[in-house]
Amino acid sequence: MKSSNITWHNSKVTKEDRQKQKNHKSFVLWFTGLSGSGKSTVSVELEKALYEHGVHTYRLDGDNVRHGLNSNLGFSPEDRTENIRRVGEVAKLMSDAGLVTLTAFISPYRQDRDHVRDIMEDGEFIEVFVKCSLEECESRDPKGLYQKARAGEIKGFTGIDAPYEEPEKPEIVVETDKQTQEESVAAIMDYLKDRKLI
Ligand SMILES: Nc1ncnc2c1ncn2[C@@H]1O[C@H](COP(=O)(O)OS(=O)(=O)O)[C@@H](OP(=O)(O)O)[C@H]1O
Ligand SMILES: Nc1ncnc2c1ncn2[C@@H]1O[C@H](COP(=O)(O)OP(=O)(O)O)[C@@H](O)[C@H]1O
Repeated sequence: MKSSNITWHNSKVTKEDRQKQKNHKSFVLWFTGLSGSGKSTVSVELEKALYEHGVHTYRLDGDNVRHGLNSNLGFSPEDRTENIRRVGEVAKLMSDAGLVTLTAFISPYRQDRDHVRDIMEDGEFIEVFVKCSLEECESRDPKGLYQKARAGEIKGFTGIDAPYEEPEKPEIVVETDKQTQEESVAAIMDYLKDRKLI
């Protein structure tokens, strides 16, 4: 419910102050892709590389956030949209706090991802498409969920009987069925260094 009876309070320490203190910009690396594509694997390794580079990070992962903040949400289209809306708002707060946030959610709907892009400041939303064929994701099946979905034990599983809308203009594409996880991490680090974001 929206209320007009609330007032915005500014802090005396600004986002720019926090960025200056940390010695780098803040932004969100938004990983999107099918289940099993490698969002968690690549974002975990990238966070380690960023940490070792002196960058202040935080990682939000679908499985983890769905245990806490979003434990009341399922996988209907409406719940997925709400999941991504909340994560987008949290990522925005983290950006305001001066952090580099890595998010790893399927985020299957283009409109939901674009909404997050819209609420962030220009250039602060970096979409990372973790591209991997459904066949490869299904053969990896790290959690056995594709098998369950094929057996009809899970309904509305992304890629099987629920949609995944590929990004049209992602800032970065990593192809995990063609490149190693080390190559994916190196490609993202290069992208960030080339643009002087880190
Ligand atoms: N129906 C259905 N469809 C897709 N995925 C399912 C489903 N049910 C459970 N899971 C497990 O939940 C993880 C995806 O959660 P997300 O929060 O990333 O999904 S979404 O962005 O809201 O679509 C996903 O994890 P990842 O494999 O890390 O992507 C699955 O482990
Ligand atoms: N090149 C690669 N890049 C990323 N993951 C890979 C690659 N090759 C194999 N894998 C494996 O694929 C699986 C991806 O699972 P995960 O990272 O949980 O994906 P997601 O978070 O997208 O569901 C892991 O078991 C990982 O070891």
